[in-house]
Order: sequence, then structure tokens, then C-alpha cells
Amino acid sequence: MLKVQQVSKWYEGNRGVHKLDFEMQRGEIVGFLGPNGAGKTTTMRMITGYLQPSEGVITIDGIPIQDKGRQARSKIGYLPETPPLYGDMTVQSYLKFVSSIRDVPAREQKLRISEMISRLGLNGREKQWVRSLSKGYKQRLGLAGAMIHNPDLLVLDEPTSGLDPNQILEIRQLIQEIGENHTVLLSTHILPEVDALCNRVLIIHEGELVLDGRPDALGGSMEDGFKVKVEIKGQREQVLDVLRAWGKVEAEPLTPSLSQDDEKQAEIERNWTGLLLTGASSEDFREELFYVLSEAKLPILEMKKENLSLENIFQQLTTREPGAGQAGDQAGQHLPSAENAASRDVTADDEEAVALGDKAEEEKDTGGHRS
Ligand SMILES: Nc1ncnc2c1ncn2[C@@H]1O[C@H](COP(=O)(O)OP(=O)(O)OP(=O)(O)O)[C@@H](O)[C@H]1O
Repeated sequence: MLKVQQVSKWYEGNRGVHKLDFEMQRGEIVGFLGPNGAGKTTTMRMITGYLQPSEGVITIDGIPIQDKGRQARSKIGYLPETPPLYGDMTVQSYLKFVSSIRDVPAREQKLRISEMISRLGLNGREKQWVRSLSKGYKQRLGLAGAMIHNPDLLVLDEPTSGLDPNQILEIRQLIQEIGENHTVLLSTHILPEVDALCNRVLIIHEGELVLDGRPDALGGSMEDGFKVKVEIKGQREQVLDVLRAWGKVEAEPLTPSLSQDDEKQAEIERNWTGLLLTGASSEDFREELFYVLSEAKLPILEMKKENLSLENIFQQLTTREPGAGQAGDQAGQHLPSAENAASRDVTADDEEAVALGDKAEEEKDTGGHRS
């Protein structure tokens, strides 16, 4: 449903994002990760029509966001990091205002507002001033506003940032429910949030996409060697000799996990070898290892593939030179000339959307610096 094709954005003298290229299918919840300044907000603001790309095309259901902003935006809901709320409105009047701006037909507004109030747990707060809501409830109201026109795609910029642990769990639960009927693009710094919520993850580093995959299958996409934890019945030196002769893995010793009395422990260790083995490539060597050890009459007691955690993967990808990783298409490409690189202004067609978002976004833009 969403296609981001070769999209770049340059700010004056500053690279925002470079040649981003990805698609999102209906029903996906995609986690969008990257360190501070990586380009997440820039990407989200281009997808939602708040910013024009310097280069490239973004379409939603085939509709180009740059050319048909209003039509495209009717399919998108956006919750910026600081929701664009107006403190001197009540919950009810804010939702009425947003539904008018979002072109919800007048006869449907009442129903949509009451649906959003009950869906986001705002019952009983309809007449409360927005400024008096807690941060968690402001976030709920922001989400209600982003969803009032029943968009197909929801774009959420750090939706749990600044919330207390209970509020984080509540908002996560809501996003999970929302994800049952909507496609969601979610930026976050909280990696367990991605494991908990997302069926796909994109990692961006210095404006380039460096990883695209399922959170549970990311380990295999890394350049690191394949890792296996193995317990072998046999003396360590003997096992290490066999592995040295095989020559395909590096071995690090593991200590037995059993807590036994000293004598028993020593006996176990005499005829027990625990190792973490790392191959030279990501190729699975377990079958070959099985035959090598069985030929040497060294029985394998236990063997388990070691998966890299999302934290490890994130850390590896975002601490190396951009272009060195997975980016595939993006890697090694050059920036265009300065003339082409000038960023374009928001068009007249964007004004209405900006009116809704600018209050919050203005704060971020002041001084040309982003948080
Ligand atoms: N209005 C602006 N003017 C100039 N440079 C900008 C502007 N907005 C963003 N940038 C630059 O573009 C790059 C990407 O910033 P962006 O805010 O998209 O990153 P981010 O991944 O959302 O970061 P964070 O996690 O800190 O919010 C950064 O180098 C930033 O300094």
C-alpha cells in the first residue's frame, strides 16, 4: 500500500535521508529504528505530506503524496512525537475540530467521535480541557485525532516517549489493537517495543536504510559468523584438537550451568566441554559439526543456535560506517549535486495538514535543530 521509492531529503547543507527505498503491505506493523538524527522523523514527515522530498516518489495505494497531497493524506493518520493538541479546547471539541479538518462528513462526525472516545479509553473526559490531561491521556487523544478519519495507514513517531511504565504498556496495548485493522509505521528508541509489537523492522542510520527484516529472523541477515552453543561429552583438549583440525570455527569456553558440589563439578568438567562456536560466515555448520564430532567419538549432549538480539543488531549496524551494511540498493550510491539537492518548500496543497501539525512541529524546527 505504501511505496517509498529512492527518496532523499536535504536540508540546507545537511543530509536528512538518502535514497530510501521500501514498501509496506496492508496489515503490517513496521518498527522504524535509528539513533538520534538518523532520519526517522524526516521520513515520517515526508510520508505524511508535511515535508516534500528533495528527490524520489512516495505513493499510497498508487496515489503520489507530492502531487495529490489531500487525497493521499485522507488515507494516512499521523501522530507526531509531540501531538498537535490545543490546550484551550475540550477533548470533545478538539476531536470535532480534527474531524472537520480531516473531512469526516458532518453526519458521521458524532459517531466517529464517540467511537474514538470509547476506543481510546477517553470516556468521562469529553468535557475536560486538553491542557489538564496527563501525558498518557494527551497521547490517547493524539491517537484519537490521528485515527478520526479512519485512515488505512497510521504513522506514529515515538508514541510512548516520555510516558511512565504503566502508560507505556497501555499505549502499546492500544497500538496492538489498532494494528489488527490498520497498517502501522512506528518509530521508537525502545527496542523491546519492536519485539513486542512489530512484524517487521526497518533500521536507518545516517539517513540510509541499513536493515529490513522480521525481528525474529534478523540474526541470519547479519554479516557476523553463525553461532552455536554446544555441550560435548569429552575432555576439552581432545575436543579443541578435533575442532582445530576441522578449522571452520572459533571456540570460546562456556562453564557448566549446573551447581554441584566441588568434587562432582570437577568430575563433570573432566568429561564435559561447553563451547560457544562461531563460524567464519553466516552459513549454518551444525550438520557438519555433528559428523565431525561423531567421527571423533565425541557425543553432542546439547546444541543450540545463538540468535543475536535486536539490541546487538542495532548496535552493530548503527556504529559502523553507513553504506557498509545491508542497505543493498542504497550502499555505495553518491549524493547528487548541490543544485538538485536543494529542499523544496511545502506546497499550497499541504497547508491544511500543516495547520493541524505545525503547532507541535514548529517547536522542533526552531533553530533548524531536531531533538
Ligand atoms: N529542519 C531542519 N533543518 C536542518 N536539518 C534538519 C532539520 N530537520 C532535521 N534535520 C537534520 O536531518 C537529520 C535527520 O533528522 P531527523 O529529525 O529526521 O532524525 P531522527 O531519526 O528523527 O532523530 P531523533 O531520534 O533524534 O528524533 C539530522 O542530521 C538533523 O539534524
